[in-house]
Amino acid sequence: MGNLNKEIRDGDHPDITEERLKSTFDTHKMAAQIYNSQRAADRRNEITSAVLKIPELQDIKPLPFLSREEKVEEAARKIGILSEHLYDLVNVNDGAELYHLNNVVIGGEGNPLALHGVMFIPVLQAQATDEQKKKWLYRAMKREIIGTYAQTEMGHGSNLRKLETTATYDKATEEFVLNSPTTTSMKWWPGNLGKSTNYAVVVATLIINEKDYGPHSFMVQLRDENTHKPLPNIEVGDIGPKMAYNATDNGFLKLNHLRIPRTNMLMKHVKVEKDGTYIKPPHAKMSYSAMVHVRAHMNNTMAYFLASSLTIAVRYSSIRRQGHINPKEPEVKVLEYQTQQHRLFPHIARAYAFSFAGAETVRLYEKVKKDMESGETELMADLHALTSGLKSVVTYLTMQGIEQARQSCGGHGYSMASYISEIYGIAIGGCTYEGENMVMLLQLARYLMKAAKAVKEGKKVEGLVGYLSAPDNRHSLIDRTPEKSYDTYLKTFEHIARQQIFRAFDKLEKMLTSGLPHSEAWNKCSVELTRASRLHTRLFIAQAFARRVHDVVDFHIKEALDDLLHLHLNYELLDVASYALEDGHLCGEQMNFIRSELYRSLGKIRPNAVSYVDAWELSDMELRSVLGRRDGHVYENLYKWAQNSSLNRTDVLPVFEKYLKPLMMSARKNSKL
Ligand SMILES: CCCCC/C=C\C/C=C\C/C=C\C=C\C(=O)SCCNC(=O)CCNC(=O)[C@H](O)C(C)(C)COP(=O)(O)OP(=O)(O)OC[C@H]1O[C@@H](n2cnc3c(N)ncnc32)[C@H](O)[C@@H]1OP(=O)(O)O
Ligand SMILES: Cc1cc2nc3c(=O)[nH]c(=O)nc-3n(C[C@H](O)[C@H](O)[C@H](O)COP(=O)(O)OP(=O)(O)OC[C@H]3O[C@@H](n4cnc5c(N)ncnc54)[C@H](O)[C@@H]3O)c2cc1C
Repeated sequence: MGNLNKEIRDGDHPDITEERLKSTFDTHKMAAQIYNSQRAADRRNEITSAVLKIPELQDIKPLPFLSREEKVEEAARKIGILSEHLYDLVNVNDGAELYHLNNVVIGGEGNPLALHGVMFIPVLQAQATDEQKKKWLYRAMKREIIGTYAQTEMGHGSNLRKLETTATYDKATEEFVLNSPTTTSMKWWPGNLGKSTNYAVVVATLIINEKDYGPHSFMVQLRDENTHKPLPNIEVGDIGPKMAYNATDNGFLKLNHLRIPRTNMLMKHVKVEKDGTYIKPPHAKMSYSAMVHVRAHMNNTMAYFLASSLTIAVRYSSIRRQGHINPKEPEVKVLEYQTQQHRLFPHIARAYAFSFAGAETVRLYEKVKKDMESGETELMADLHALTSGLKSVVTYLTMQGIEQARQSCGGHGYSMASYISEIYGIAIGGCTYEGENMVMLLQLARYLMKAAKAVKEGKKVEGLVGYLSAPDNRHSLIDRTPEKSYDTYLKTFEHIARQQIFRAFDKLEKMLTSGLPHSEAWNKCSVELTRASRLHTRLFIAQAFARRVHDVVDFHIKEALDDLLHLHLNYELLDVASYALEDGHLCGEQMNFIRSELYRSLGKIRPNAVSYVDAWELSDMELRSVLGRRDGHVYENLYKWAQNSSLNRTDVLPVFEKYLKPLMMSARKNSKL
């Protein structure tokens, strides 16, 4: 049968092997839960093994030692080699396999095809007519052309209706004239726009006969397909270094009265006829599909970033010994400290929770995508609400978790050798891209307020907001019933979300009744509204976690997930408990119970801690972390890693002769005077 933890190897650090031997579950079976099937988990490992056999696909040196230009070049070099091996390595129609291949070979810092795969192809799939697909999509899929999604401008990202780039229809020539009239109208941020791409779907405000029809998508060729030089009337370049994600050339784009054929507007759902007649889409926001696509998948990417940093931190904490719990015994692994466990374990539970919530979201997304193909749009609002809330909550909590992982590694966590700071920099971009978090929470709040209104009017609401119509207990039953089901916790989360949604609703209604215009009242209630959105979303995450545990058949996996869920529910509830204490739904005695359950959970998780992170099956190649090495041999490799520093090429740097020596000489001379 072998070891339950599949990462055990001879020669590993004994402290980490000791952890793995304690595993109560098969880590590869757990991977099947995380990646949604045993087959998907197997494929990940097969892909990793195949990549390890191709020497040209290995990092030329640790990425933190590369300059920005070298990072861009290195990612492009690997993309080139990958194209030769692509069909042998992965099923190119499987997004999860492609994503994994990218993570192993290139990592999260980006590559020239990042936006091509994440947004350019999806936007063409969703919004191009069959004829347009023949012209661009199939070439894009074969990588004959490389594209991006150019929407955000220097002056506007959140408020799409105020995009300044115009696409004015010229009936006489049957062309659109694309123009960036001001500095602020320049496209600013689109990934890979700077240097890599030769095409872009540009989002611009459509003008026909001087009437503004709002944002629409247009295919624009940016560069010559052979020379890669920008075409006439186009200024394009890189926006400069960022906090992280620096292998990607996020770019700017200025369009100077550029003429494109009418047929370059993506017209699957919306049309502009030759004579300028505008034909509306079945749903006004269908053109936002590429954003929804990314938002729907972001839970899983965030879960992955969070799990990566926790894998690093937990493995390191199992070999790092410092201080004593019992002064008579040797120094302990820092993982023994309750503070360290409290710092890390709840985030492990969140990574699992985000992955499970992510799987449900992707399922809904796939359904809505299919519906949209036939013009059916009924579930679009539900999906928009769900993805808006999740994108905001999950990115924010991921940011918190990664930072805790970094701090839990002490000084070495701050070194790029941990790689956590890079993961952090990449992940927190998610709080901003695909809709700034507050803006998206307020989108969900619109949906919640509509549901609250319906309930107040005596109507029954269903689906994601069904709990607003369901009966509520005045007092939480946590610790009040002999039965230990998670339902009592979930009902308490429901109560908290419901109370906050109605609190925000009542406040808004009061202001509206007092005569305040809707937009002003909305702004004055917006902090309460975002709180409602967060609580609703955190309820969904907890429910998704419970649903998954409920469905698991394997006894040991179920038991291990059950322990994580128990920790999750107690930790999350403590985090939001003030809402339930305010109205007496929870009392002090119940808070004590929840706290003691949380501490008990930490102890229960402790023996499996390394196995919970190992179950993500993140190879050394993809983690790129000295602290997170699978074998636990951190210290000697930290020393080796530092040898890569270019500052170590010579014993004495030129700055010594140039600046330090004169400084010290002059100081010595002065002290002799
Ligand atoms: C596949 C793997 C992915 C992994 C990713 C991993 C790594 C990625 C790495 C790097 C990043 C990559 C890419 C990043 C790309 C970008 O950032 S692209 C730019 C993204 N920009 C935004 O997200 C802008 C945010 N703003 C908006 O979306 C809109 O402006 C906003 C929705 C805020 C408002 O739109 P507007 O047209 O002004 O709406 P109204 O106020 O008129 O009406 C709102 C009503 O419309 C409904 N609605 C809005 N959007 C949708 C939608 N998508 N679907 C359905 N319905 C929608 C909304 O609910 C309102 O309805 P009610 O009136 O309340 O009924
Ligand atoms: C790493 C990265 C990659 C990106 N990639 C792309 C890409 O490929 N293509 C692309 O087109 N764009 C891309 N973007 C741009 C990104 O989508 C936008 O930056 C994002 O949508 C936020 O818009 P903004 O910059 O206008 O923020 P702003 O809206 O200016 O936000 C500033 C502040 O104003 C607040 N605010 C704004 N509006 C409201 C409101 N109505 N109510 C309350 N508060 C409000 C926000 O909450 C925030 O606190 C990328 C950005 C990053 C960081």
